[in-house]
Amino acid sequence: TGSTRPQRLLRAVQKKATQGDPQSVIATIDHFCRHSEWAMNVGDEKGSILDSVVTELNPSSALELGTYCGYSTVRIARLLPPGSKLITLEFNPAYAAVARQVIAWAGLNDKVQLVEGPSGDLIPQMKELFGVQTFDFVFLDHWKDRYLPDTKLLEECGLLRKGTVLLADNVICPGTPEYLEYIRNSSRYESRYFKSHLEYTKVEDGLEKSVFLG
Ligand SMILES: Nc1ncnc2c1ncn2CCOCCNC(=O)c1cc(-c2ccc(F)cc2)cc(O)c1O
Ligand SMILES: [Mg+2]
Repeated sequence: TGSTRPQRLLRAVQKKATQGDPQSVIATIDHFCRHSEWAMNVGDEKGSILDSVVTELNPSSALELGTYCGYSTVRIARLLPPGSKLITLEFNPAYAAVARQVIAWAGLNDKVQLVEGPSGDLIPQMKELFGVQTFDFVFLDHWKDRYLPDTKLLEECGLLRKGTVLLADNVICPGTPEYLEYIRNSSRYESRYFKSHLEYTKVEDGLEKSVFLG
């Protein structure tokens, strides 16, 4: 029973990145994915767009759907102001175990709450379990066919407010056609597409930024 790719990614972080230094954790993962093994992190190119959206918004409460190894969790949490909180949901326990250690290595435990389970079950429990009122920012990066149902669920559970920003990864590759169709044609959202590339490749991909109008 050999190691898994997430475990090898974590070993690279613990070997090469400086503890408590999120930037070195990000750089180590990007180097590993470019030069050793591709992995489905948002990556450096789309990651820079993510950074600019988060920096501009300066969110107090943020939600990430799909943690994987915690790369985008670290990218987001490192930019959050003191006292703010990022809740990240991961379905796969093996991914969650690696992500917890990546987040800890970056020194971001006090800003991040990683919750294991399917987003469809956890979203309706956000208010009662985590004392969340509404989210300022949501990063969608989980199963692509869950983007639309989970967005509708966030609306129905009153977790979005006027001005909440949704940022969706992979709207071209692997693609989220139903989500794009809905969000671009809904009068309740103002959307914009940021053209980029699939992480660590030349394949087209992009991020869709949508502001909830209430
Ligand atoms: N309901 C839930 N609640 C919580 N967590 C959940 C959940 N459901 C799943 N999870 C966690 C697992 O989700 C991972 C989803 N991400 C991807 O699948 C993904 C794939 C590619 C990719 C792969 C191969 C190619 F050739 C080209 C592109 C690139 C990306 O950037 C990706 O993000
Ligand atoms: Mg992705």
